[in-house]
Amino acid sequence: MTHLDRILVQTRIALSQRRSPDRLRELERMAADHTPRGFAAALRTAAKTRPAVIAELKKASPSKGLIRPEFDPAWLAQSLERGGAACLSVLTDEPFFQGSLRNLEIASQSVKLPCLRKDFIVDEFQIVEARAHRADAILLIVAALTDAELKTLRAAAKAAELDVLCEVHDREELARALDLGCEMFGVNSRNLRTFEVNTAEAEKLAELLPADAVRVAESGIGSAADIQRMTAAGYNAFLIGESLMRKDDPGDALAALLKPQLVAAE
Ligand SMILES: O=P(O)(O)OC[C@@H](O)[C@@H](O)c1c[nH]c2ccccc12
Repeated sequence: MTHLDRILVQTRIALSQRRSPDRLRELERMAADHTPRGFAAALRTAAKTRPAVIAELKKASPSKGLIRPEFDPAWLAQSLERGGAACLSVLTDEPFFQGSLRNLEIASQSVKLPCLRKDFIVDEFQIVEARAHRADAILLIVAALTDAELKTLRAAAKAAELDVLCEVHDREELARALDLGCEMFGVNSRNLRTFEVNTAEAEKLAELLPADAVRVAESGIGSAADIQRMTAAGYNAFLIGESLMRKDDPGDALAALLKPQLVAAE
């Protein structure tokens, strides 16, 4: 069994324990109170003047363990907004990443930035949950889903007015994602089956992404040089978690990361 398989088994068990017709009705009421802010649009706007960064609120991960013990989602979200993030990503998986839907809701209500629900989405119920807890976009991981599931979940996200970040790791997954006709592609340098990070492979994949799509480089980004390298490869957005979360003030760290690029753009 791969790491991803283990995570998906847990995801389905937890889902079966919390879903019910009553809960769904309650979530639908909550979802109606949130008007999604354009996630893809915010990235496109930011990318015109600077590297568009999706800053990730990540307390822990299965590969690294505890990353940020003192975790205050409102404070983190505001810090990252001040530091120049274009969007936020909030981990909501509990067993492996110590995230929560509550964290998503708090972060989203603390800032103007559009927020992504970062989780292993396998069911439409989780899309209703996402909007109910004030997400503006969801992640769909191609490695975790069949073509039929991808199609159904993408349609459900569209119906809920949430943008979709479609995540791939290799050529085969990208071919499947292209068939889906997504607006935003994320290439994860981390293989979710083994947790190994290979940014060289992600650099090569960039040229296969549609020119008019939002092209997000994911994982293992920690320096201005990393952003420059991925920009040269063809990415126009960057998903950054751990390297920011390990800093006392992640927003200051992000501002420092963006500074050389802003000067270069002048
Ligand atoms: O912390 P990093 O190396 O900056 O990576 C962030 C993000 O790419 C990573 O958290 C991630 C990418 N895809 C995922 C899918 C599920 C959980 C987590 C992820």
